[in-house]
Amino acid sequence: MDLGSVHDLAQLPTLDAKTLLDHIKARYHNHMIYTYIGDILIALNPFVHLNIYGPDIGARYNNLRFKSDMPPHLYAVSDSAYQNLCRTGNNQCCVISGESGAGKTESTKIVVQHITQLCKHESSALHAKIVQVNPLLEAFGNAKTAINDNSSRFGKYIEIKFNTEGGLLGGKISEYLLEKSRVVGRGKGERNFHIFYYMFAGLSPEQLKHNLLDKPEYHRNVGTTSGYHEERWVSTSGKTKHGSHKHILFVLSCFQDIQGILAILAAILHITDLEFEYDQDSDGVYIKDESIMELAADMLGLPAEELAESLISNVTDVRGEKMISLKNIASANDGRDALAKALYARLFGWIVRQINSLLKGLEMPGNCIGILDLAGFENFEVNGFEQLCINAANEQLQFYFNQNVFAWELEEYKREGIKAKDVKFTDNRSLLDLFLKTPLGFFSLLDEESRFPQASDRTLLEKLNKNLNSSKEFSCSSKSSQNQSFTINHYAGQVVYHTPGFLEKNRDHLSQNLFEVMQNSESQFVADLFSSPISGTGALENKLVLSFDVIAFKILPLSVLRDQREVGSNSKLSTLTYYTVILFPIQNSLTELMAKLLDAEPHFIRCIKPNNMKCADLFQPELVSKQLQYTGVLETIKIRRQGFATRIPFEAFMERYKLISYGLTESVLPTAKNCTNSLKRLPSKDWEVGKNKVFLKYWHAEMLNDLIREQMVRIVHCQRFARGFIDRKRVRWLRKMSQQQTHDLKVFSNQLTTQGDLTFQCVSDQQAHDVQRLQEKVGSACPEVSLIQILTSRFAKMN
Ligand SMILES: Nc1ncnc2c1ncn2[C@@H]1O[C@H](COP(=O)(O)OP(=O)(O)OP(=O)(O)O)[C@@H](O)[C@H]1O
Repeated sequence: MDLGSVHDLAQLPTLDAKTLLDHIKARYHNHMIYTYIGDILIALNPFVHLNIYGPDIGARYNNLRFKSDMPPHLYAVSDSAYQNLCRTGNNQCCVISGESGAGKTESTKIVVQHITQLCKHESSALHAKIVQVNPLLEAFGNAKTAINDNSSRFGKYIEIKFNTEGGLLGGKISEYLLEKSRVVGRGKGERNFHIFYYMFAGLSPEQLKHNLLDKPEYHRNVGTTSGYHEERWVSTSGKTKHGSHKHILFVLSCFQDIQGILAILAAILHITDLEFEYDQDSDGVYIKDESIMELAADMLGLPAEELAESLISNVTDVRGEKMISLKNIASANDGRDALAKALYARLFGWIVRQINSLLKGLEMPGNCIGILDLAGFENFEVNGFEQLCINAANEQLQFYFNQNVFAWELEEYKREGIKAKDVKFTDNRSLLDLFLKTPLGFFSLLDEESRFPQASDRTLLEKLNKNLNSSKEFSCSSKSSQNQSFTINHYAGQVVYHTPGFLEKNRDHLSQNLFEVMQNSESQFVADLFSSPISGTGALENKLVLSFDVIAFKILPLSVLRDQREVGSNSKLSTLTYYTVILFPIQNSLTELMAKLLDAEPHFIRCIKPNNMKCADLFQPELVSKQLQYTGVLETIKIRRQGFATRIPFEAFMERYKLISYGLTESVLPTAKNCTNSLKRLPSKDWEVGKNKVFLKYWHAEMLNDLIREQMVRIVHCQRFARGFIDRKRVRWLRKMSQQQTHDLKVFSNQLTTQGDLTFQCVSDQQAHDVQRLQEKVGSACPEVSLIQILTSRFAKMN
């Protein structure tokens, strides 16, 4: 077998890590970046545009009979999801995973585009909108990191809704875990969110002036100190992508409030430029450059003194009385950063909300195809709270994959009495426990420590070390006070996290007085943003005027209760998120996301990065091998060969496939015996029938669908034959009738000749009477009365 010629690695005759790698490498160098492992698609990032996309190629994958009819592709996965949705009426989800830079976001775009093509029965503005909103989301949610120039700094779940005929109804985007801390600082060589640079590159000098902005280098968070030189991004992003900046700004202007958006973005830059100095007189702090603060206040529609007050002092409510205390430099910096982060997060939430109202479409019952694109696993030189959140989310996703592909499958075999070899896989449940267990999991401990005003990152590390050091996945590298770090052995590798900043980022709350100042802004846009509650997952909800206390302390527990109820009502969900006390957006987000995924049939796409240099045609075997190993590719091949990817209850099987062995109207009981009768028609016999379900290999679904198609063709053929038979019978009768008529006419004509001679000879009453009788006689034999009438009238004329 030629290296790389096999499209489905589950069909390889020899199975070991080296053979696997050799095949993937050979395929990659032949520009075959997609490969199947049974029903799972492996996608290698080509880092170059390949000529394998576009509507024409997409059309060749539409309504595929067998996946093997075409080379592996993302299009085949989206087609399979769409076909499944139309056939079964069940929700579908495409789960796209892989480490940062592996190609998840690009794959997501390709899948979304193809799905909108698949259902494009008539041209609809909605199709275009679903595809077009993506650059806007990327402008606000993506940024350059050390690994990826266009890294998603948030997770998104795109739901595309269809009616029962497969027609497009609408779309919805859910956002998770936006890395809002990026607006106040980031690692070496990294950038702020793209939108800030687009603003400088796309706005005219007058527009910049209107927003009180000058040159990017004057701003701490986009200028030279943010890790790159201005010239570089103006020359690369500014010139090559200038068109796209204009496009983004144009799309934004469709929201009618572009000035409101620009004002908030400008205000964030001004706020993060603020610096505080110690004030000996008051033992508090003062703002170093008041003019910057005035610019920010102006942009936000606030009185400058009020903003200044709330930035340098705290107001607390003690038994109904307001107590004012002065901040120190650290707490003033924290408050400033919290304000900038809150502004950006709420603006991002608002953009997503606007996009959703744009995509809402028709409010009709229907089913969804969801596409999940979370920020991928990260391991930088310095890893902080953001990497921990992203990696914990990826840990949850890996667990979901393991549960789907291995654990639930093996459990079910046992329950149903199916003989299948036990496949060993690397279970990351203990890591999920480490993060999410209560009360002694990582996030619970972090939550607890965040509540103590005197706690510090050092006390947090002590707490973590004391409670988690029994776990083999956790270790505290050093007890020295210099080294504030700990290590976690993730499924995808060991990551060292540095604790400085953990507590503050986790607390992440805006002080009451800053919050109230924002709510009372003269800018309706700003006031509205701060009057909308934040959901348990951290997303901006629809506007509802509530006080700070209600938002912070009442809404969250309610959403917690809802989540707990959902957890209780879904046994699968409870095995994935069996941690009941949920307080933080990350846990809420994961719970909500898992609930969505569990409500759908999954299609897995595993993205793999071939090299760390972002180069085309460069395959680094160790890097790929590591990814194949930690994603469990070898084990997946084994279980796909030995196991049964599709498990259908008897009722559903009979409902779907009854036609194969029974008639359309025949009532058939959903028993093991009746299901077996239908399955016997399959060309391959490696299926199993359990106590309540049939167990099929992934290729059986295609075979069954093929049998159904054949049966349908037969039915149509029979119908055509029956219709032909009836039509032929009718034609024969008509022909016979016509022959009879011709004969009668002939007789009539002969008689007419005789009668005509008679008529000419003697025209008497008696003879006329004879003609009349003749007419009557012929008329009853021949329906062609009109002919008789003509003859009669001619006859009469002759008389
Ligand atoms: N199918 C593809 N064709 C061409 N280039 C691609 C493809 N997939 C990915 N790339 C290139 O790789 C880069 C990184 O891909 P992408 O942003 O999709 O990674 P990601 O897995 O979403 O990363 P992150 O988790 O950081 O968001 C893209 O900007 C693009 O240059």
